[in-house]
Amino acid sequence: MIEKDAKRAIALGYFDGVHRGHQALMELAVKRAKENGAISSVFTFDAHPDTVITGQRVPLIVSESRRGEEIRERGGVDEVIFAHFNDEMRNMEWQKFVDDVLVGQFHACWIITGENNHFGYRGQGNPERLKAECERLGIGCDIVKNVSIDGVVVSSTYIRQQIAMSNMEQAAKFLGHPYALTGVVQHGRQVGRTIGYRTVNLELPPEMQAPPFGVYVSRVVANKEAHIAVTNIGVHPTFGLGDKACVEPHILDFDGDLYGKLIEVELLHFLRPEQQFSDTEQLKRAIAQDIAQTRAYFAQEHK
Ligand SMILES: Cc1cc2nc3c(=O)[nH]c(=O)nc-3n(C[C@H](O)[C@H](O)[C@H](O)COP(=O)(O)O)c2cc1C
Ligand SMILES: Nc1ncnc2c1ncn2[C@@H]1O[C@H](COP(=O)(O)OP(=O)(O)OP(=O)(O)O)[C@@H](O)[C@H]1O
Repeated sequence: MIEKDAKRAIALGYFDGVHRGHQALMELAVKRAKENGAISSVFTFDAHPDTVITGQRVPLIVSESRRGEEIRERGGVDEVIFAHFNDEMRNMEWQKFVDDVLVGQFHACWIITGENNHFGYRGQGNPERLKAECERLGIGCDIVKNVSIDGVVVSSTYIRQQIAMSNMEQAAKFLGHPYALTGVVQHGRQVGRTIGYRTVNLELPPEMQAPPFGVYVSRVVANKEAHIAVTNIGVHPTFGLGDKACVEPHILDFDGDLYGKLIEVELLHFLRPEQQFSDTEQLKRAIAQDIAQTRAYFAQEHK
């Protein structure tokens, strides 16, 4: 149980996807917390500020239901504070946010932010102002230099663009881990077994930045075990059964029952777009080829 008035080392930002820049900030938050006998925290919002401000939905790398867990697991922080991004928060002056919220309400003894972070009303809070305010308040402050890879600054925006172009390898390089979809296995329409390839069915959360419909070399993690899989994302037009997008991994050489289990589907490599085949025989041939390519991908990886 975390005490309400415990001291905190707080990392600031939205943290969608928990990429390599975010990881640097959180490592520092954990270190500062240890040095100061404090709790390591991430302060974020329940909705993406840009979605609220512009009215245009920012598609997420990690689904809303997984965000807290993802930040804690990947960042190793003790807690994630989800503040409600309402009008009061949106219109709050940056200094009031630091003084009243971070220090007053959450007892920040150290604040950690990236050099590109802006916060408070109209984004008027910036690292220089934060540094000066922390000095005035007598608390610690770290401004983390941008983490870049191959000359490109790591950001959630860049990673979303890579996912949208089905460039899964590049997304993984910047995230520091594969892009993954998580969900509870649902009952499908049982068509899979009639075509000879059983699939595990997951819904595609609507708020996600999903990759384009198509077939992906994958790894499925279920019951703490990783399995080789090949995943179709889309509406399976060959069967013309509506337009609700599904994530459907076929786990290779697997005959278990995963209904109702929480699984993670890592999408590692794009193979081909989803297609409307004129009959199921053609679809079966395409799937056999997808499976062969998947085996070749892993064989190459383990050489
Ligand atoms: C590797 C793989 C690739 C697939 N590719 C397509 C495709 O291109 N077009 C299509 O209509 N269905 C495709 N499917 C079929 C559907 O994703 C799904 O498996 C099928 O509709 C059975 O659905 P069910 O599990 O709900 O019964 C593919 C399935 C797999 C496993
Ligand atoms: N490449 C990076 N290196 C260091 N710090 C970073 C990097 N990217 C983001 N940060 C910092 O991590 C915190 C959380 O970042 P946030 O998720 O708000 O931004 P982002 O990843 O740049 O996303 P977006 O692309 O939507 O702006 C912020 O303090 C931000 O400055």
